[in-house]
Amino acid sequence: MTKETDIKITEVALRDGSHAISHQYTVEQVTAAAKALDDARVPYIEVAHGDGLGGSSLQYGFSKTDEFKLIEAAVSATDFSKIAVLLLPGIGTIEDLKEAAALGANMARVATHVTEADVSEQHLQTAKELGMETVGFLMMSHMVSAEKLVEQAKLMESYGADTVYVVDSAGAFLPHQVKERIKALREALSVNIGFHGHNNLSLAMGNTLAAIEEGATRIDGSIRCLGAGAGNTQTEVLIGVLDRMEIETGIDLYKIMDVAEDIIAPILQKPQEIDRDSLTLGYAGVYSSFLLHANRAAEKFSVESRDILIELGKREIIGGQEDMIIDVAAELAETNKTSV
Ligand SMILES: C[C@H](O)CC(=O)C(=O)O
Ligand SMILES: [Mn+2]
Repeated sequence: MTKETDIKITEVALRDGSHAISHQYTVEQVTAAAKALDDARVPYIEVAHGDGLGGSSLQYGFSKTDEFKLIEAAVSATDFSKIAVLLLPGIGTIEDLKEAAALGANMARVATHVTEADVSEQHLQTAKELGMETVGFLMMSHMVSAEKLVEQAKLMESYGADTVYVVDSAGAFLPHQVKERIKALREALSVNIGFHGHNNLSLAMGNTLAAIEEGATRIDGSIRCLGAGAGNTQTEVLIGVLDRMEIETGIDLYKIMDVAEDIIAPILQKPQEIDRDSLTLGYAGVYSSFLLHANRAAEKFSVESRDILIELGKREIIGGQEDMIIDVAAELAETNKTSV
């Protein structure tokens, strides 16, 4: 079991949760949330468009507020917490990273598809040069074997990642699969190992505990489950559970409960629950951020979201291929027309 004081939580609702509210965060919301999370002593708070720096676009969805304004607001609102930003090479640029660092962001999380770690080299190195703490974030980790994951994680380690994350973007992992992967990484790497789960199969908490048991020390959570799909491991619940397990996170349980109830709940556009569509994400192994895109395409083409998601899973569509959601919806509509 992990050393008692060694679990460091990154709160991702102000980035991953952006997917769930169609990137509509305001400066006021981010300021209030960051201030309260700081007061609860959350070590890291991630702030950005859901798809990371530079994500505001037709492809991924336009942000209501410029993300640099949100980052600036979060930095101003915090004394204790460090502000993290996510960057997907090809969506965000080195210039975006420099701007975030200049505003006071001090952790860079560089995310790639699980087989494409090699595109993170210059971003991780630049982040290091900028004095930022660095994270390599291997998205859709469920799509590869433990051996492949180790190979890709080692690349990120060699580029200067201080931590490498196993990212269950689809919420598709089962606990024994998480254990196998974290153990393999623990044995092969000397940097910190992290875990980022999604709750589409109601396994985010179980998978997170499995990861901790195998030595993961960096854990992501989203308060009130405000993340893509059914959300992430619910931060305030995780703090309660770890407290019961006598694993110290440094976060004040009652304060984080109050942030969830008083500040985050009013931001939700609808309760974060495992409904038919989010369950399908986990079942079919589909990127959680595709959920609202699929809902919109379903409405536009009068087809079922579940059918779109199942087909995206079969075709192994990954982040960056959001345009395929429309293609699949249009094809399903055509098939439905010809079969009546
Ligand atoms: C860009 C994605 O939303 C990153 C993430 O949180 C995931 O893959 O999960
Ligand atoms: Mn996520």
